[in-house]
This record gives sequence, structure tokens and C-alpha cells, in this order.
Amino acid sequence: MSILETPYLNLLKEIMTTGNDRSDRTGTGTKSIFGAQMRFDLQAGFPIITTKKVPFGLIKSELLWFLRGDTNIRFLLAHHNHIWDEWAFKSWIESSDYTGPDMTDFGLRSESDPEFKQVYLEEKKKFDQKILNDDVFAKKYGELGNVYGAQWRHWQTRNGKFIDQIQNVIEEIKNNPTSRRLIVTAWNPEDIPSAALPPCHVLFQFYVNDNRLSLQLYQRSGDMFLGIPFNIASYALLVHLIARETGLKVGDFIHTLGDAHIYHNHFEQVQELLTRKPYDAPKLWLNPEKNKIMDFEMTDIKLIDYKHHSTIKAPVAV
Ligand SMILES: Nc1nc(=O)c2c([nH]1)NC[C@@H]1CN(c3ccc(C(=O)N[C@@H](CCC(=O)O)C(=O)O)cc3)CN21
Ligand SMILES: O=c1ccn([C@H]2C[C@H](O)[C@@H](COP(=O)(O)O)O2)c(=O)[nH]1
Repeated sequence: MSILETPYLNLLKEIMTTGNDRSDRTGTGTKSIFGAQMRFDLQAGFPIITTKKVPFGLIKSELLWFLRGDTNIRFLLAHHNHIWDEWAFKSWIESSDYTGPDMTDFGLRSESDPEFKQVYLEEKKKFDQKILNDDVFAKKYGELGNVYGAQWRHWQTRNGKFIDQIQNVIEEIKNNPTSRRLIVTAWNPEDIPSAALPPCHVLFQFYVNDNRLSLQLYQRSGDMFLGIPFNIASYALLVHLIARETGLKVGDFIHTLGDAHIYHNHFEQVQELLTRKPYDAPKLWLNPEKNKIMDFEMTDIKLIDYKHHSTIKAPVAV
């Protein structure tokens, strides 16, 4: 059987050997190429990376969070998902309400200074607890602004109305499957200056052929080691969910990247990953009793036979 993650492994190799050395916003430094594409046949299995352990539970809770139109990290914390913490924490420590120890540049500093890392982890733990237990605090500091959930489900128009792009595209897929306008965009130029992190997965388009639903994503910036395995699994899951609601089978997921990069402090991890032999891809199980994306909960979504190598830890660039 062919190995589903081959396009991912090949792209890692290509960036390691031909990538440009570039400085970046986070001060970490990357090797990067511009313009790349991976294609995954979703009939052949579920494209989750097997050469390291990818925490699928976090991917499920993040996607359900987007689909709820939620932009507050409280829902994620309640599901033990911490992948968005740093960006909320940043707005907290930069606010005038924060009076704790100096947290300037906490991302990079905690990598080089173990003593500081302890102080930082303590502060972040307190922050997370406060988000979970204090409604007023959560409303003010758990909010990430107009991130994916907001743009997908309640894009705000000039005249104060809201557009539900997900509901609209589902209707269009059902009623007008050959449409070439089956698009959802998260990139709203008006919101970019105020966003904690401008959207990385910027725009996606659906395509229906032979009763199969395909999706192509344009991602402007991809952290190949940490972010991309999440993004691949997340969009593959989205195709399955929308296919379920529209009564279609799954087709391809095509992942198109702008700046595809590997951070300098991920090189060793990437080398280690590339020595590993991938396993056959698992299958996705969706609760057969559910048909509407909004009805899906964590326990309605499972991977069957996800065989994988061990976790490889890597620091996230903030
Ligand atoms: N530099 C950077 N890379 C990203 O991938 C990224 C951002 N920033 N900012 C926004 C989101 C948050 N994302 C993240 C953040 C952290 C992990 C991460 O640390 N993943 C670990 C597991 C974490 C855990 O188990 O809690 C991994 O091994 O995949 C992954 C994606 C993706 N995005
Ligand atoms: O879903 C995501 C979200 C973020 N990333 C990565 C890509 C970059 O490394 C950073 C974002 O930094 P920018 O300077 O805004 O490009 O996060 C990802 O891979 N996937």
C-alpha cells in the first residue's frame, strides 16, 4: 500500500536541502521555500502523520472550536488543549492589568533560560486557571479577536450584518455542486492590524466530482514541523465532516503553501523524523448517527488503527 504521508516527508527533505536561510518575525530563523503543494487521497486513508505522534484529540477540539464560531481559548482549555495559550497570554502580559514578573519575549527567553522558564510556566498556569474560573477575566483576556471561528461563522459586514460562510458553502455544495465559487476565506484585511495572529490558513475551496468532495487550502505560512501536521489532519477532518452533511464521499485534500518553513530549532527533530519508516495511514470513524457538522462532539470522531512512532518535542516560535 502506498504511504499517504510521502508528500509531507518529501517536502521536509526539499526544504532541508534547498531552503533559503531566512530571518523571521519570531527571531528564531528558518529554512524556507515559497510555493509548494501536497495532495492526499482521502479514500486511501486518513492523512495523519505516523512518523511522530500527532495529538488528534487537540486537532478535534480545535476544529470543533472553529466550527462553533468560538474565538475564546476557554473552550480549548476546558478540553485540555493549550495550543493557542501563548497568544492570549501575550495580550494579558502586555496589558496594564498585569502586575506580575516581567514576561517580555517569554517565548524565546524560556528556551534559553531555565530559571525564567519556571517563572513563566507558573504565570501561564495561573492565567489558564483564571480563564477557566473567572468569567469576566475570560471574556477580556481569553479572547483572540477575529480568528478563524469568527471569520468562518460570523464575518462582519459594513452594515453590521453577519455572514455564515460555512453554512452558505454547505448549501451551495448541496444545491450547486459544480459551482466554482465554493470558497471560505479567513483573510479579512480590515482585521489584520488587530489580530493576535493573522490567519495562516487563509482560504479554501471545495470541488465536487463523481460524488466526491475535494478541498484545496491556501496556507500563506506553514511551520512544517509543528503546525503543518495539525493543519493536514484538521482539513482532512473538515472534508469528512462536510462530506457527511452534504451526502458526498471524500475526494482529495490539496494543501498549497506560500512560505513553507522549518525553524532552526526544529532541524534535529526533522532529521530524526526522516530516519523513521512511516506506517500505513489509519481510518477515520464518524458516528454514523450524526449528519450535521454542528452536532458532532469529541466522542463522535475517532481514528481507527492509528499506528505511530513516538512524540518528538519541539519549541513553538511565538
Ligand atoms: N510558530 C508557530 N507554529 C504554529 O504551528 C502555530 C503558531 N506559531 N501559532 C498559532 C498556531 C498554534 N499551533 C500550534 C501550537 C503548538 C503546537 C504544539 O506544540 N504541538 C505539539 C503538541 C502539544 C501538546 O501535546 O500539547 C506537537 O508535538 O505537535 C502545535 C500547533 C499552530 N500554530
Ligand atoms: O495553523 C497554523 C498556524 C500557524 N502556523 C505557523 C506558521 C508560522 O510559523 C507561524 C505564524 O507566523 P507568521 O509570521 O504570522 O507567518 O505559525 C502554522 O503552521 N499553522
